[in-house]
Amino acid sequence: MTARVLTPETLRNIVLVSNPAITPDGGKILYTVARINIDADTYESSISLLDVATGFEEPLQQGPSDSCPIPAPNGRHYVFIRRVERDRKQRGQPGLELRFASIDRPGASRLIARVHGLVSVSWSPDSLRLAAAIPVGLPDEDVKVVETLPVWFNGKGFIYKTQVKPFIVDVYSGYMEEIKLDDVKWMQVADIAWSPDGRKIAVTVSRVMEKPYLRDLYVYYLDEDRAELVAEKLSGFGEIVWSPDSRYIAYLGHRRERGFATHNKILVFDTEDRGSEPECLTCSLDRNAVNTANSDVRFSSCLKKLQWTRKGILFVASDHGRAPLYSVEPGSEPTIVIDPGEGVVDEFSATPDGARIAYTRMTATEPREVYVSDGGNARRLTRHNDTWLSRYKLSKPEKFVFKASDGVEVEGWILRPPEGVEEKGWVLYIHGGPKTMFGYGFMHEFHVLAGRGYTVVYTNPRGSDGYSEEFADIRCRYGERDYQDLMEAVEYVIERYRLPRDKAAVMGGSYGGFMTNWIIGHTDLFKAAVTMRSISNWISMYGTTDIGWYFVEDQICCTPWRNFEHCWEKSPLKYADRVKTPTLIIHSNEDYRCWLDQALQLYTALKLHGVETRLAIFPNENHDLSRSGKPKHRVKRLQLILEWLDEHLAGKKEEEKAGREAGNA
Ligand SMILES: CSCC[C@H](NC=O)C(=O)N[C@@H](CO)C(=O)O
Repeated sequence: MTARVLTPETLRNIVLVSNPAITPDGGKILYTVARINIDADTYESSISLLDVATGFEEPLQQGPSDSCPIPAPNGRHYVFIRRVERDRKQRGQPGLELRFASIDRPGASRLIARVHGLVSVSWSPDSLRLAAAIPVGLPDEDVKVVETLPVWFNGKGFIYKTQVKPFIVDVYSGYMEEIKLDDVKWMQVADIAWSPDGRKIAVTVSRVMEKPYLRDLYVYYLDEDRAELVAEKLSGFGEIVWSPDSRYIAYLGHRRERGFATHNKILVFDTEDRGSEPECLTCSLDRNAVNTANSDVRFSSCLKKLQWTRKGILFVASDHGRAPLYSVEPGSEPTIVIDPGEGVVDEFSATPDGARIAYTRMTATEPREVYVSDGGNARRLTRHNDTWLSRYKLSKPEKFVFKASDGVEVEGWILRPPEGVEEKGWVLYIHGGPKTMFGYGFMHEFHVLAGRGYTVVYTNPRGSDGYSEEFADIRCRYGERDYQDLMEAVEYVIERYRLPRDKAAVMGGSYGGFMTNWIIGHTDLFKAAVTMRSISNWISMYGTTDIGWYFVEDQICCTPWRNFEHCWEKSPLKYADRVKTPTLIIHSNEDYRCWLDQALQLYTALKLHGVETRLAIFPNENHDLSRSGKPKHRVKRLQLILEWLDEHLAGKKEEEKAGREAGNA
């Protein structure tokens, strides 16, 4: 009997739990429950209310597109987002509704604003108003007449007329007023936070169109209707939280000490001592103070990545494939407050006194569930995925560590096919970023590959997150130490796990797609490759994508006018005439992070050089196809990958050919 294993279609079983928002008294948790409906080709999401003491749960909003509950400080009300379908005639009308509701009245809600998007919201301490960062401005309906940068943005489309502005929204009347920041003509607000004393609103904002990675920190004083600049030219995530005494602001980001390879840190600014240097609370940790574990089973969340409770500032950091929750206070060192074991704390929220924390945790074999922790005592509260998981065979990855040729330790994992599944070969899977990590995030795709008989090997080569800043820094040197680490990992696993040298494939997405393209131009070891949302040419990447012009300059250290030769040296396309590996190219036609031209150039080059190649273009999808694409497209993508591996590693094509020939004879 064949084992019940994960397949492309088992995406439908996964319950996507997100946004665990705890009420200020710690008694209840509001969270989003989403399901993947493959037949209707949609994600259906609703909001649930969990009683922490009893574990009882009741629906608050039935959906089908409700998410992101954010409780008010009074503990009675909350706001949430409802996505509304718009038909062709309604094009241009806002697709999101910001709604206001009472926790004790399931179902009832009041519309307070129709918006095209919502970047951040923060309650006023009296629970009467919200500070909100809202995108405004739409592209032209027909001909696009553009004068700004970027033209488009992945997942958002044409944004050349869109700015993200700060507003105050009255939750009872829906009255909205823009907060005026001095001298800011063009702005993209990254985050907004209302101070606990109610008198100030902090805003982080990009205001240089050509350098949108520069963020300035403003404080707006409500009584005086005046904004003051606190800090300039910061980078990174840009999230902000106030100290409980409303004097300090903790900023999540950095000052580009290592360009975009720099870890996000917690920098604390004193709003009463302007010009003073911020205190860095996580520099000694030398870890990125955000969770960058890869997973393909997440659903959108509106929770902040930082929270300043009376016990300290809470944040998650990436560490060796895990993501523990830490706490830190000015003048002290970070300590772990929730150790997820072989797992990741994905999102969290805490009571203002810091006594109780709600969070989601996932592991490599369990999608997210909601947990609660009271001073070190952690309990799991939901079991949405238990029943279906118990009916399938999932193998557990084994971790390995090897010493690279320069003596540095590199980590990886190997996921074998579940017991009873015939082994057909193996795959080296490379993550994107490069500053993200593999580890203990749930990857449905990996279990699907293993379920089909392919062992999955995944590692964190140089450039990855979860280690020191130096480890993550491969600027100007793409395709060098990172490539060596990967190829040394390959030799290591072939020897240690006796993996067949002649049955290996390589695959990856984004930076992982770049590296896949690079690898097939530098070795013929692999029998097949699958390159997804990939980068093949840094020169065209520079000017066609949402972040291209500054990402390429920072990471590859060239522009089309400076070090042009280096841009080409580092482009996999340069080596396309050497490729022999049969390659499947998967790309989305609205991938504005790595535009479709990257796939087309590679495809044309491989075709013209006689390489067996297949190009799959997914319509109306973006860079996040494998993580949040339309369910039917996600299934199709996985099927295409399995077919390609079956043809090239498991000899399916030869078998079919032989069968046809036998039939003809
Ligand atoms: C100019 S795109 C560079 C690659 C891209 N980096 C940032 O967006 C990337 O690798 N993205 C990763 C991580 O989000 C991916 O998996 O898509």
